[in-house]
Amino acid sequence: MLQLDDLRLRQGDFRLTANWTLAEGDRLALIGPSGAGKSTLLAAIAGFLRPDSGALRWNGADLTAEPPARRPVAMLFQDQNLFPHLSILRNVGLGIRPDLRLNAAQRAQALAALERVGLGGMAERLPGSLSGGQQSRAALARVLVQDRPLLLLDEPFSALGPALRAEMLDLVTALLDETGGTLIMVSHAPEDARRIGGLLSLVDEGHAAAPVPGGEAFANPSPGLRRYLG
Ligand SMILES: Nc1ncnc2c1ncn2[C@@H]1O[C@H](COP(=O)(O)OP(=O)(O)OP(=O)(O)O)[C@@H](O)[C@H]1O
Repeated sequence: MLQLDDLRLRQGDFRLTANWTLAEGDRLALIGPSGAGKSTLLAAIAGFLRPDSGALRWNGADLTAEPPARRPVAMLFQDQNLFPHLSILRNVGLGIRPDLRLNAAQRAQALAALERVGLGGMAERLPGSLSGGQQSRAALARVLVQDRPLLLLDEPFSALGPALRAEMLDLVTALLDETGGTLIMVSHAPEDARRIGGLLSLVDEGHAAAPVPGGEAFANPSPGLRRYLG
């Protein structure tokens, strides 16, 4: 379980509060206006931003002072962070060992992850020779080999068209079904939240609301959500 315990965050003059929990295996979409603090909240969960006050816990363990690498978190950013001069196998291998000294089992693990995301046979290709969707798949394979229980996605597929984005979200949810992982995803698109079929938190007016089932939230939107949806 992820606990955001009276969390208070600050970036310059901007402030955000959150006070809720997420059960293991939950899928949460964070939606809200531009600049409302969605990425700020993800950064705090990932450990890139230290809260002003409050605590972050994972299954009871206090993460608040833990550095990013020691958190149970894998994160996928909008720009995918693939290194252009490394094959996609080596890009995925970075998720296992940053010095890339992979033994045979680790190399096999990276190849299996590529296979799982539909890139079997493309291991030696450079990212620049792949389509946008294939690059997203490679980035997802790197997240997969990190084997962390909490996956954070910060608009990772926003450069893709709607059909490809839906395909990637379906792949993510299929992978989570297999691993039992927990997902927090930032998105501007309400249809993305519907696609992952989980919980929804509206981030607005300095506050990240407690997650509610997305279906209910869309069927009976709060005034804030109605404003956001337009
Ligand atoms: N490093 C920083 N220093 C000062 N202020 C910052 C910094 N990073 C973000 N902010 C401010 O924090 C607020 C929240 O930004 P954040 O990126 O979390 O919003 P967001 O909801 O993710 O926006 P978007 O949907 O546009 O990506 C904004 O007002 C932004 O200007």
